[in-house]
Amino acid sequence: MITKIPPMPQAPKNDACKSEHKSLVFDASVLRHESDIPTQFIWPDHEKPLANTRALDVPLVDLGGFLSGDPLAAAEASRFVGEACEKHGFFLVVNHGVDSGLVSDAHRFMDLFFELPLCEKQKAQRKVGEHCGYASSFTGRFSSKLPWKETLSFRYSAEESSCNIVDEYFRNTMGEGFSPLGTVYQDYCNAMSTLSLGIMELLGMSLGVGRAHYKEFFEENNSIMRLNYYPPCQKPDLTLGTGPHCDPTSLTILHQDTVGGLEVFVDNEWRSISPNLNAFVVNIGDTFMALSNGRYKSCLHRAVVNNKTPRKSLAFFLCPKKDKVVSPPSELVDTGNPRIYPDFTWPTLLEFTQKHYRADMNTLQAFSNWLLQQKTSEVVS
Ligand SMILES: C=C1C[C@]23C[C@@]1(O)CC[C@H]2[C@]1(C)CCC[C@@](C)(C(=O)O)[C@H]1[C@@H]3C(=O)O
Ligand SMILES: O=C(O)CCC(=O)C(=O)O
Ligand SMILES: [Fe+2]
Repeated sequence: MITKIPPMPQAPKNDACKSEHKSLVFDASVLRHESDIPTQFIWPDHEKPLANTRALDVPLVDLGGFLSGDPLAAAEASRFVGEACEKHGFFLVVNHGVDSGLVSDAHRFMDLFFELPLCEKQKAQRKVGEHCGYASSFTGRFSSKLPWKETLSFRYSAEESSCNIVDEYFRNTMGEGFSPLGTVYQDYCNAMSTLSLGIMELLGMSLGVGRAHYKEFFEENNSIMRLNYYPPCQKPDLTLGTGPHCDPTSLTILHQDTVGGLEVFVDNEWRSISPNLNAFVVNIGDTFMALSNGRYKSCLHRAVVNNKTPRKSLAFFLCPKKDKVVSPPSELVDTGNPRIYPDFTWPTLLEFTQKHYRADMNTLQAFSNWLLQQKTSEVVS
């Protein structure tokens, strides 16, 4: 945790917009022009981005046939998805059934939000220990390797009783004027939830546990939607937009704009994923890795920044309803394949990443060790 941060560039004077803690703020409107990068944003040499990262040629999974009910197309898509998840844990989908107008509205409204003055965005300020709200980098949360990004995260629920949760979030935190954003992001999350249930069917088929198993598990998901906004950085070779990590969540559906910046670690090398507006990038997260008893890999990835253009991405993090026990189906456990991770519920892992451990590439192992340690100390005392 940060105890004291050296002064950073200050926000421009604006009478309508007085900040209480000027010296601690990541104000993108100022920092995007700064060549003297505050040390907290400089990553160690072994993690710095590399020049000339090679693009990975990723085949696209066409979901059209599967979504229209063709069993042969479903079998083919599930085989393809299974191979990718055993190898590195990510793939791209096209013909996914999500309206392109909705995706472009979701990007357009991100510009509206992130181009607001800092004090306006801070109406949704994320508090330490919480996972939702607006964060301008993580200056109050971490003391080094700070990400060069702003984020707005909010909860989504597929339960009928919470069918307006996103809409209400925008109106309640930002005011009635933000209701068009609430409507678009509510619709976007509904579309992501539907798409992720389809992908859960393919994952269940590919693992031989049946089409319904994971779909039913996530039917009432309580997920997280995150808008990532990466301002330009004058020294992009020293910084990272998002550091190397595996998502602690179950499945991530990401849409990146045309700028580029997403990288995945495949065959011991960082490879860039070229933007494709028609595709969603899907990756397995730690919680699904546990649900598959380690068969499917939680994908290691990061995001780099550039010195010219702001970059945006929309990330939907599928998470189980809070009381669901994360445990692999019996078909995936036998003497040759013993349990790798203990049972847990998603809120415990979420709390671990918000209060005890900064999510990275080892989160699931660190969490497992921590859980087992907690259990041992319960028995001893
Ligand atoms: C549960 C979560 C923690 C993070 C957001 C998320 O909803 C899913 C991914 C996690 C994260 C993106 C992994 C990289 C590090 C992190 C701190 C970040 O850079 O944003 C992570 C998120 C977090 O806020 O802890
Ligand atoms: O912006 C990106 O491309 C990746 C973001 C990411 O990995 C995340 O938000 O977890
Ligand atoms: Fe991620």
